[in-house]
Amino acid sequence: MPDPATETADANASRGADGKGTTRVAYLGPMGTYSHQVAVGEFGKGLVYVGQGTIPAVFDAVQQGAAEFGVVPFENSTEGAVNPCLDSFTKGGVRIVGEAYLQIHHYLLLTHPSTPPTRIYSHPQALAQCSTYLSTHHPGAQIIPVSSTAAAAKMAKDQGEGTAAVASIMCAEVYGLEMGGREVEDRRDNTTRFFVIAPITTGTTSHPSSTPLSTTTSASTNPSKTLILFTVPHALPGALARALNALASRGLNLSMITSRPSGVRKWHYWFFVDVEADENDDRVKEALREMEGECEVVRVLGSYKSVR
Ligand SMILES: O=C(O)C(=O)C[C@]1(C(=O)O)C=C[C@@H](O)C=C1
Repeated sequence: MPDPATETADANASRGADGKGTTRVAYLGPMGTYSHQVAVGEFGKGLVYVGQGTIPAVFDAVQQGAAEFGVVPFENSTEGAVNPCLDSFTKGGVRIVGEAYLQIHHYLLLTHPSTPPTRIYSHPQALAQCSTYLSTHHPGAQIIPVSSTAAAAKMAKDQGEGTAAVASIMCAEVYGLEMGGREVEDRRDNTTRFFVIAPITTGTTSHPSSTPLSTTTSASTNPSKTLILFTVPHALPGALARALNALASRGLNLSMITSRPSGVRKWHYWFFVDVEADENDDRVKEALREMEGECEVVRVLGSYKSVR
């Protein structure tokens, strides 16, 4: 049976009778997604977990006050950026207050163990993380991307014989599916990095995590990281180098850089950089002031304790 800590509610879950309300955590649903498991690992029991249909809907729930926190997948060690998450961050309205890592082991879950699947459902990131396994073991099956791994498990269960899902082991139990393949990810070290988000307006700087899922050390003693989002005028030679040099010249180390098309015009990008320092560090403040002179837009998405 599912753990009660994983109990879900819809996005309109009402506030508690004490006037303050029960803390609500939005995640990509339904029950049993990796996002759900990270949310429960981060926040524990006694909260209301509100499953959303898409990653942008998790951002909307947090921004519009339907949840106090959200948990979103940002990047995967095998497949890279989770683009709907990056795109949602560019729209603003939320702040990063924590990070978490989950080693992802996928399972091929079947409705009828003796019937080879002709249709295999999963989230596009999960399908990509298992692409070698799928093309080797099920070359003739139709591979169908859906909104989440748990939605795939539910679909397979509903559709019956000939269907399968790539999903977590938890989904086998929650949706009553049989094991067709264990740890079918292409890389054993397959890991997804998640962010905990909160509305900008709360001024929240940390989340009430008791035991971070991904580490045995206390997050509160770990160094901070800051995720910065910016665009540069690409027509000017060296604009990106100058923006990054504002950080490098102050001895600030970058642990990640990635980009997304901005949608403003062709070949114009948002850049995301993780800086190994807190936004209240004087060097970060000075670097941001210098970047404002070099960048079209520069925004801090949040500072959070590094748990890697
Ligand atoms: O569908 C899920 O279970 C999710 O939580 C989404 C998601 C993703 O978007 O990356 C999260 C972790 C895994 O990398 C695969 C899928």
